[in-house]
Parts: sequence; structure tokens; C-alpha cells
Amino acid sequence: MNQSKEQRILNFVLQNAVRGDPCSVVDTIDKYCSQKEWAMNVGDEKGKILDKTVQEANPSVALELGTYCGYSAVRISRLLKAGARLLTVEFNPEFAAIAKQMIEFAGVQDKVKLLEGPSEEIIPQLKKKYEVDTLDFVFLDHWKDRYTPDTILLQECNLLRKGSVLLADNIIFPGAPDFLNYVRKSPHFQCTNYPSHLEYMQVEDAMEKAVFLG
Ligand SMILES: Cc1ccc(Cc2cc(O)c(O)c(C(=O)NC/C=C/[C@H]3O[C@@H](n4cnc5c(N)ncnc54)[C@H](O)[C@@H]3O)c2)cc1
Ligand SMILES: [Mg+2]
Repeated sequence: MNQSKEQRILNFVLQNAVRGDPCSVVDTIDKYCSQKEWAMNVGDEKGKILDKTVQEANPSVALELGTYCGYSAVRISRLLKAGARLLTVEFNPEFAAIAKQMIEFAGVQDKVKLLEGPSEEIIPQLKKKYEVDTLDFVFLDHWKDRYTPDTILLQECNLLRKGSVLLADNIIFPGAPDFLNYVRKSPHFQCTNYPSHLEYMQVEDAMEKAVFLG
């Protein structure tokens, strides 16, 4: 049975990146996906916006929705302070298996917990089952029509506190118009837009930061 693209990306990392070095894993995925096969990792240009936002938030507890191959899980966790953790949610078992190996190869497995299942089921379990009080940072990069319902769900589950930072990928392409509407119209969020480009392409894209005001 021939390999999936995601398996080819992982193999390229296992053969070309430096074990235990998250930066080399991130750079190696970017190399493969810009030169060989495009894939929906946040990429290096938007990745730098992600880095700055994570560093600014300096989260103790971070959540990622849509792990895919683990590129942004490795990218985020390499910036976390000692004792801080990233919970990343992925419902496709094949992608979850790839991401798990990617995270372990990068040596960030002690900071990252991969939760297999749909975000709509996992989010309501975060407090009781995963001992989360509130989330300091949330990266939204899963199906774009889930951004709004999951943002509402996070609020309903009291997982956001004054100052919690949400960062959403793909505001322009593929686009998340209802999410943009929701957070920009809501009195509970302070929004900032970061123009950028689609990963590995010259197509316009953007990220939106939405800080919860309580
Ligand atoms: C054809 C085509 C390709 C790429 C683009 C451009 C483009 C560029 C981008 O940066 C993109 O992020 C995307 C994009 O569609 N991302 C969706 C990413 C989903 C991942 O998250 C997983 N997942 C999806 N919903 C859930 C959920 N509820 N609970 C748990 N995991 C979920 C999936 O299992 C995948 O692992 C697309 C446009 C068109
Ligand atoms: Mg994306």
C-alpha cells in the first residue's frame, strides 16, 4: 500500500533532521513542503507570527486545535518555559500517529500531550479529565468551520480568562469569515490582524489574534 504524503513528510524528517532538535524538525518539514510536496503546515512566514504571539503570551497551558503532522506543536512547544505544556487535539488517527512520532523525534514529548478525538468532545473534558483550569493560549488551525463553534464552546466551558490569547490561522485562505465576524463583533474580544501569505505559496493569507477580555 503506497505511503501517504504525511508519512513521506515524517520519513524525510526522520532521515534528515537532527533528533532532539525541534528547530531542525521545523526547518526540515518546511524544506520538504516547499521543495517536494505542499502540505498545510502553518509554515515559516506565519510561523514567525505564531512564535511572536506565543512568546508574548508566555503560556503555562496552551491548546492547539488541529495537530495534523505536528509542525506547529513542535514549533510552539520549543518556546514554552519549563513546566509549561501544550495540549494538541487531532481526530484523524493516521495524522495523530504521524504527529506523535514527529513530536517524539523533536524531543518535545514532555511538553506536548496529543489528545486524539474531535475538539467538540475534547474541549468539555479539559477541566476534569486533563486538569486544566484556564487556557493562556489557543492556536486554531483545524477545519475552518469549527473555529467559531469551538471558540463559543471554550467560553461556555469557562476555559478562557481575562487575557487568554486566541490565534487563528487561514483567515483569508481558505478563510474563516464567520469566525472573523464573531470575534470582531464581540465585546469580549480585542482583535488584531496579521497579514501574511499561505504557507509555501505567494497567495495572500492572514492570522487573527483575539484576546479574551473576560
Ligand atoms: C485543497 C486545499 C488544501 C489546502 C488549502 C489551504 C489550507 C491551508 C491551511 O493552513 C489549512 O490549515 C487548511 C485546512 O484546511 N486546515 C484544516 C486542518 C485540519 C487538521 O485538523 C484536524 N481536524 C479538523 N477538525 C478537527 C476537529 N474538530 N477536531 C480535531 N481535529 C480536527 C484534521 O484531521 C487535520 O489534521 C487549508 C486549501 C485547499
Ligand atoms: Mg492552517
